[in-house]
Amino acid sequence: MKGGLSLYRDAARARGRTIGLYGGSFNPAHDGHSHIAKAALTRLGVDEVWLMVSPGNPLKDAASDMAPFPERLKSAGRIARPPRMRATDIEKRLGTRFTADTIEALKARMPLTRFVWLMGADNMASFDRWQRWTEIPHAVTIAIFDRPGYARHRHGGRIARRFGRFLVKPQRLVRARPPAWCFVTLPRHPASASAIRRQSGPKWYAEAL
Ligand SMILES: Nc1ncnc2c1ncn2[C@@H]1O[C@H](COP(=O)(O)OP(=O)(O)OP(=O)(O)O)[C@@H](O)[C@H]1O
Ligand SMILES: O=C(O)c1ccc[n+]([C@@H]2O[C@H](COP(=O)([O-])O)[C@@H](O)[C@H]2O)c1
Repeated sequence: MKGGLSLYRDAARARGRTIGLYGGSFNPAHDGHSHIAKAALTRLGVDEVWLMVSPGNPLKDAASDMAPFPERLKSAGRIARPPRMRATDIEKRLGTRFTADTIEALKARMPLTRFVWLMGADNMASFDRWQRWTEIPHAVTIAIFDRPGYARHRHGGRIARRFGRFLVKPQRLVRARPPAWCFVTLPRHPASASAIRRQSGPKWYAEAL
């Protein structure tokens, strides 16, 4: 089984807890990610946030400016604030790339853990292009965080239309059962990885601390 031993340790650690699963490319990680991870801890009340570095976003071109996985994992590690916020390569160890598969695999291996999927409002806009997207809200609760340029998606997008009746207040999400989702309104953070790459170039990691 892929990543057996470490997964066993992760499962023991997460047992009985609510984990905010914050999937991302982290190419690189930035203050906008910290802002969302902290809000998940304080506004939603999850026990931990896992900055889950994607082996490769299925919607982002593998041949483009995606930095190597170890550099992105290191970058996420630099913004993580343990013990309640940590960077993880668990998706790579599971051998999954599509979120629906990852969540299925995590739930199977960690049946005593609750997972809340965390994402920015930009991903709300493209969520209906994710593989098996309609199954994801039935598998985990979802928190969507406001992001500059995407506030209008609070009331739009296919996820909002299809799952509108399952919208709850952020403070109710961790106790809700799927399907349930919330939109977290918070001061919007302007950081974006593409802006950093535009400034530092695709080899941003060459200058990292
Ligand atoms: N400033 C931000 N405010 C809210 N959500 C954010 C912000 N930055 C990133 N996110 C969210 O964090 C997750 C991971 O994002 P990602 O690592 O792709 O960073 P990004 O800045 O969106 O990257 P890129 O600009 O390359 O698309 C996604 O769900 C994204 O919506
Ligand atoms: O499952 C999919 O089809 C899918 C499509 C696009 C993005 N995702 C996931 O969404 C998360 C955020 O991706 P990104 O690149 O916007 O940081 C990351 O965990 C990706 O694996 C998942």
